Amino acid sequence: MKKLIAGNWKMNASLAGNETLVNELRAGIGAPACDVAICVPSPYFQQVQGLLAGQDTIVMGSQNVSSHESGAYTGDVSATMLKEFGIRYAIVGHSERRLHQAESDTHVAIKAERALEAGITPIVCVGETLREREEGMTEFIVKRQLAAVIHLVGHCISEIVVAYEPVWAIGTGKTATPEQAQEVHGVLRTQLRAATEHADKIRLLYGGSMNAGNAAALLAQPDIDGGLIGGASLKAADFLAIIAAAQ
Ligand SMILES: O=C[C@H](O)COP(=O)(O)O
Repeated sequence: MKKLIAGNWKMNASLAGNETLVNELRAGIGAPACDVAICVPSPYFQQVQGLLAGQDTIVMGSQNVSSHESGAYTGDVSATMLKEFGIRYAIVGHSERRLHQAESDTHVAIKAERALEAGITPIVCVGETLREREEGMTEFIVKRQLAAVIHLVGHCISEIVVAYEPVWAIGTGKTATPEQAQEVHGVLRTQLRAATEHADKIRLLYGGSMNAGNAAALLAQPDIDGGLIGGASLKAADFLAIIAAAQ
């Protein structure tokens, strides 16, 4: 299947920096073999939508979506609002939000459902902490996190993207080995096969210190269908090198 390389800028952006980065990406991207998305902070949706105008090679995603549809939810941004700015993907359940905003598996699943209802593809993040890995809990944790989404969205599960992001590998420079990542991706694929006959079409991304040097080996694994890239998505040359590795 066509791989997906998605950049997650996290809380790193500025009007001037975005313009430079997007223009450099546009100039260097050519005709990639994979799909490409950049998930930007919401205040910059309109700016980045304008910077991406006139091409459809790079699409825009959000880093979150409200679990509510509309109304008195101060600070929330709804899926229908995202849609108005051309958002195609919404990251849900990133470990940084599970940790800092105490998002539960159920909360994450509702967010995935809201995105799907609006025609936005949720990128559902799952992953274990270092302690959970050391305690042999990895499989239990990722399956529990994904099960909540499968349970809520039912047959629409075939429309999601899953990102396996071991928490201990995020922003640390400690990448999971291709074998470690594949092992967990295999577990997730098996779980999805039990839920839908379309499991082999669901893209399973790896995220966690993926960079220009390790991307090719990770992306060569049979169940790694792309990457969710943090730090390396902030420099055009690095992000473009990962995109080039996704053949
Ligand atoms: O969403 C992206 C992941 O958290 C990975 O971040 P990183 O590439 O900086 O480790």
